[in-house]
Amino acid sequence: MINSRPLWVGITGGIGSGKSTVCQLFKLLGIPVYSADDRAKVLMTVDPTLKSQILEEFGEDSYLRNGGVNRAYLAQKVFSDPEKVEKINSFVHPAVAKDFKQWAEIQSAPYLIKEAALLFETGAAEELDRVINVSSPLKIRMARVLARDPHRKEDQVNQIINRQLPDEQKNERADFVIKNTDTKLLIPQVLEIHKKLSTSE
Ligand SMILES: CC(C)(COP(=O)(O)OP(=O)(O)OC[C@H]1O[C@@H](n2cnc3c(N)ncnc32)[C@H](O)[C@@H]1O)[C@@H](O)C(=O)NCCC(=O)NCCS
Ligand SMILES: Nc1ncnc2c1ncn2[C@@H]1O[C@H](COP(=O)(O)OP(=O)(O)OP(=O)(O)O)[C@@H](O)[C@H]1O
Repeated sequence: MINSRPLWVGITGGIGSGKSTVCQLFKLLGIPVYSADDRAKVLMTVDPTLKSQILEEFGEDSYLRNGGVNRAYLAQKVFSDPEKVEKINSFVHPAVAKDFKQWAEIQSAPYLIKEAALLFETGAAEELDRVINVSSPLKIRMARVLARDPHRKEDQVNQIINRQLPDEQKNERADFVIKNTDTKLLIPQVLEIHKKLSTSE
């Protein structure tokens, strides 16, 4: 019997490694991409259980007047305290896992992509068929994040890095590694992996 279920492929990488940039390239190739970071923010505003958990734990300031997530407030609260990161993870990750599965079931493509900063850390990688790690030196990642996020200070980026598995460990556990440095082109690396994933059984 022909199995028509797409392969479930994860794309992970530390903060500022270039996951979203790499995912844009896969999208151009027609591959469906689920962004866990983006969906988490939507779910935090529309899922009533999740919303009440966040309000109870982190207070009214967690949401802006327009109903959106107060990202700067929550980032400052959460990333400075490992216990609080665990807490928000325990609320958000189950909701994202469920939402991803619902989304994945209605996709038709040779493979689909789940983009998430945390895949090995949360155990989500175990439910995926393949994982790609986007790997970039810490110095470059720090410079790119500080240029992209004017509201974030170096201290907070370091706190976030400390909550994530080191890049070397992710490279070891991944099926594919995309190197995103200043000297290596992304497009040929994406095309090579796309070819392999499009033909894998
Ligand atoms: C605290 C929040 C609101 C801050 O939002 P903000 O826009 O400032 O940051 P953003 O979400 O873009 O995250 C920036 C980067 O930080 C890293 N990061 C985010 N959450 C976590 C976490 N729980 N643990 C480690 N790193 C994280 C990722 O590399 C991410 O790409 C947000 O990060 C959040 O809700 N995090 C907890 C839920 C979570 O784990 N989301 C990620 C995917 S499910
Ligand atoms: N090869 C590159 N050359 C120049 N800039 C790049 C390159 N790759 C990524 N960037 C830039 O670096 C920043 C971080 O990249 P991106 O947002 O894709 O990373 P990310 O891994 O998704 O980050 P986060 O974990 O914070 O969500 C972005 O501003 C992006 O435009």
